[in-house]
Amino acid sequence: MYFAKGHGTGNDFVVLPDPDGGIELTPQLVSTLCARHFGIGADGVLRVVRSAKHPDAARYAGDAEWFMDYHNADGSVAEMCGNGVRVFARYLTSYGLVHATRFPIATRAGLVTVDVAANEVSAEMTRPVVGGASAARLGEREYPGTTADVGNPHLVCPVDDVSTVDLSEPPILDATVFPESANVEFIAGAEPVAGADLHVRMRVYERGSAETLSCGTGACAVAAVALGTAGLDTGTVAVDLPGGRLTIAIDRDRCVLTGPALIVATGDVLV
Ligand SMILES: N[C@@H](CCC[C@H](N)C(=O)O)C(=O)O
Repeated sequence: MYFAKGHGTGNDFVVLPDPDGGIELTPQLVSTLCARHFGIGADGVLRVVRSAKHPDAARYAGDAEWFMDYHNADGSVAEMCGNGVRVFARYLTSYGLVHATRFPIATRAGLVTVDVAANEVSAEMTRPVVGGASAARLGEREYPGTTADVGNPHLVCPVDDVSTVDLSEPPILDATVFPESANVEFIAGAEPVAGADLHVRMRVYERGSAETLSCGTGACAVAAVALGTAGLDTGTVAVDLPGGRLTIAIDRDRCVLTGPALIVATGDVLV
């Protein structure tokens, strides 16, 4: 089976071109492909399938030719992946499946418009919906936070120093607030940088993938919560993750996520 491997700020994906939806992408196949030592290794799988050929996306077929069928490393399906959709766009343009530089992609969270440039890919999504208070427990410690919906669920927890948070085990969440679990971001303020209203550092424990080097939707959730905490309704936030920097611009209705997105290898996997 042909595959490509790509990443966006170190959030890495196996890309599986399957235009007509012929591959039986079971949770077991996904976790085998994503296994770090026994497979290719990745945080998730991006199946490249025509919207018209996938039941979750057929309603978008008139608007977007391609559907990002995203799966977490443990085989679970998620609504949206911000870094994933940027890598997906890079794959489509690099391999001649799309000739435009700005175009829509169908996702389980709706249509996302991407802008593909030489060094960066931007993904334009709807503005995150910031919710109420909740908390995450790690060992004996409880981390208060704020919920945010970016198509997928997030909890954003401010801390003094992100480097001291132990993410070796999954955070325990309130199942009444997050019946489908959530991605948990830990953030701390950072020194001002040019071109951004706010600058934060972030680490993330992703639902279905454990700690990752970056999470695009997580960075959008963080930007929306951080702007709200600063008393701003709109603005630009630079988010530094272990895998690099993402920049998020939030206006009245939109959230634009920008950062590097690369295809680094192609090959055949024998499964
Ligand atoms: N890494 C992604 C988010 C992937 C989905 C997430 N783990 C979930 O289950 O919601 C991103 O860049 O947004």
